[in-house]
Amino acid sequence: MNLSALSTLMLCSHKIYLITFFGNTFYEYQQHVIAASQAEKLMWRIGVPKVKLSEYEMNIAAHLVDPLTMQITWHYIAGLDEVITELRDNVIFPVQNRDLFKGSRLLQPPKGVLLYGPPGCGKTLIAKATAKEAGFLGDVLHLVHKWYIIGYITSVHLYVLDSFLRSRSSSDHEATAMMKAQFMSLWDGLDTDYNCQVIIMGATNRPQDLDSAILRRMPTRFHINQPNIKQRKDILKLILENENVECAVDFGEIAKQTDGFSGSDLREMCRDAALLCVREFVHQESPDEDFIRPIRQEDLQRAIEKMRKSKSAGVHEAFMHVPLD
Ligand SMILES: Nc1ncnc2c1ncn2[C@@H]1O[C@H](COP(=O)(O)OP(=O)(O)OP(=O)(O)O)[C@@H](O)[C@H]1O
Repeated sequence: MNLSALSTLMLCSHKIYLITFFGNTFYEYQQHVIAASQAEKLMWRIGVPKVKLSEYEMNIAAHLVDPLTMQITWHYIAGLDEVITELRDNVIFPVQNRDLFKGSRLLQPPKGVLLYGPPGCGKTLIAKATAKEAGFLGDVLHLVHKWYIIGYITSVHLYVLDSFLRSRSSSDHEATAMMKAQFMSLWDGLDTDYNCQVIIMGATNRPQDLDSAILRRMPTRFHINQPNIKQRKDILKLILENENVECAVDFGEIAKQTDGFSGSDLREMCRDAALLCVREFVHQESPDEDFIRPIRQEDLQRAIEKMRKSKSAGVHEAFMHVPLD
């Protein structure tokens, strides 16, 4: 067995032990081997085999997501129909029908799209579904802000974005300031032709921290806010769509009681309610039930209480929902 196979195997079965035992150097070596193999597979899939990538390009390529393997579609998203329609009309349609807009500079797809709003409300889902529908290759770089550089990529220079896209200040390191300037000029010069269409899609909880020059380059913006009562009802229905739920469950009532919950809170709350049924099944005194019972209204209500307690204990961050503009 060669070292790369060995290291992958150990990573699956004893990840934490391995890191402790061999220390950083071996761990870094492992990451390198995994990144190289992922990058190689992806380059094959997108039809650019046998390209020699630098170490840096390899790390980037290892994070690229092939749209064919992406699972997320619009069906995974509830309550955001208006945003989805706008995205389809303004971003995806022009990309997929470039012939229609050949003569017009005005009607080209935007080079930058910004999704902003509190955490757990669907920004990542939207970015992934956009990439999937448009057939884009997506790259996800994360930290405070997430950046999805999506494009039919043949060759693109990618920069690790994040902190250097925050507002510029006199305390910026000279190298950071230069990178910002270079990044923006590359962005302005991004060529869009039939083989290479690049759109930079950003997702952030803190739009107020972004450099104004970056904001200007992302004129197409979508505020993804906390869901309102109707949106919560739609999200609940979607989350519980394929679960065993009692017919008497009143989704409208649950939506009413979950004011302030994000989509991610709702998902966690529903999971908790489902787990209550499992626990009851596992711990039944005389094991005469053969099936896990359906989720009832009371289960959801207990899960809501639990989620409220964890939220008020500060487990969930409070975020500003300040519209940009
Ligand atoms: N509108 C929605 N419809 C369906 N599920 C949702 C929705 N919003 C959030 N969720 C659920 O919450 C999870 C987290 O959503 P997502 O990662 O898109 O949030 P986000 O806005 O990108 O958050 P963050 O800013 O923290 O990265 C999703 O995987 C999904 O389960």
